[in-house]
Amino acid sequence: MIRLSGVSKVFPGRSGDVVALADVDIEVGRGEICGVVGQSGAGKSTLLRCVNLLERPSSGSVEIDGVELTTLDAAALRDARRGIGTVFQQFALLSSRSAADNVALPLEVAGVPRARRRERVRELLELVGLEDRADAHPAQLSGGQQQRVGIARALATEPRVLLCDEATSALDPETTDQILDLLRDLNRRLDLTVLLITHEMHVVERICDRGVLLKEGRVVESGRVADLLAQPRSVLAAGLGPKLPAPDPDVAARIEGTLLDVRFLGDLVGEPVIADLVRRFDLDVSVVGGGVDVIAGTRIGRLHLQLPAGDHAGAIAHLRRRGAEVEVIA
Ligand SMILES: Nc1ncnc2c1ncn2[C@@H]1O[C@H](COP(=O)(O)OP(=O)(O)OP(=O)(O)O)[C@@H](O)[C@H]1O
Repeated sequence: MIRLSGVSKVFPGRSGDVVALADVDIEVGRGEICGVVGQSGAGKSTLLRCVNLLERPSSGSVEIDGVELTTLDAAALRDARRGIGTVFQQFALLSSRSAADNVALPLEVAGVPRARRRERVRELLELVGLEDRADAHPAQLSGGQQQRVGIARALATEPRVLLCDEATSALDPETTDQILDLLRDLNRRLDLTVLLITHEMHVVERICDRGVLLKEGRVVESGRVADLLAQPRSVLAAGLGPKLPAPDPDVAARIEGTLLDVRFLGDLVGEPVIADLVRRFDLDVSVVGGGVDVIAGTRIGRLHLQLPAGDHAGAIAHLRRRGAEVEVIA
């Protein structure tokens, strides 16, 4: 479990103080994956560094599995940090060491005897699907394989908590999904509590139980992803779900009627909402784009609908009454 309460971080600067974090409260339950999203400069990296106290908060408390880190002495903090693994964006592997020796590094630091180390490294490489590349050096591994080594190394000291710093930003989309699925799998198998920072909503969509939106150092939205999806005005939820290409400008210019962006959630996805609209309002409705995703167990449907010229306030109100979110885009 990770609990940040009232965490603030102020960096003194030449032209005044920089408030990187302001009164941040975040709670991630045991075995949950929480994604913190925010634009560049929002305070994500500072937040992650405050969780393992690489950065000491200016105020507030940081609790990991019931232990308040800010009050620990240096030796106790070293011990506590062994219970927190970190996965980095650029993998941070030692190029002179093999995959196995990179994974062994935290065990060497912790004074684990050689024979036990060897056994543990073999288990860890197997856990991330790299048992056959133990002797390869980082330069001989793909980005995805290097990140697997990074994850195995982060898990070497059997942490209960895993921090991921933009762990997939350096990877292509397919490899990103493989690494995200691995993180999800490890989270379930090892009952790991995961806090990750990212600027990609896709990461939240694919693996997160919770989402936090950080803006200028403040939490502006947070909650279970399933709950956020049900909130019509959630900024986080608006970025989740099927991505539709913007309608072709030539097509949009020819349309004399109205173009709608319609989102449906849950059971509504399977209902004949559009057929009902057509019958009730005697409309010629064309579907110009559409898709369905499942996020945090919730089905999300999205359609771009073209309606003929005319006043469609009644039809739009009807869709909204049925629970759809409707935006007029042209
Ligand atoms: N060591 C530091 N000294 C002074 N200011 C800092 C320091 N570290 C971060 N900041 C400032 O704190 C704010 C938050 O930075 P941070 O790196 O946490 O944001 P971020 O969301 O991780 O951004 P990015 O996605 O670009 O990495 C920024 O205004 C940044 O300039």
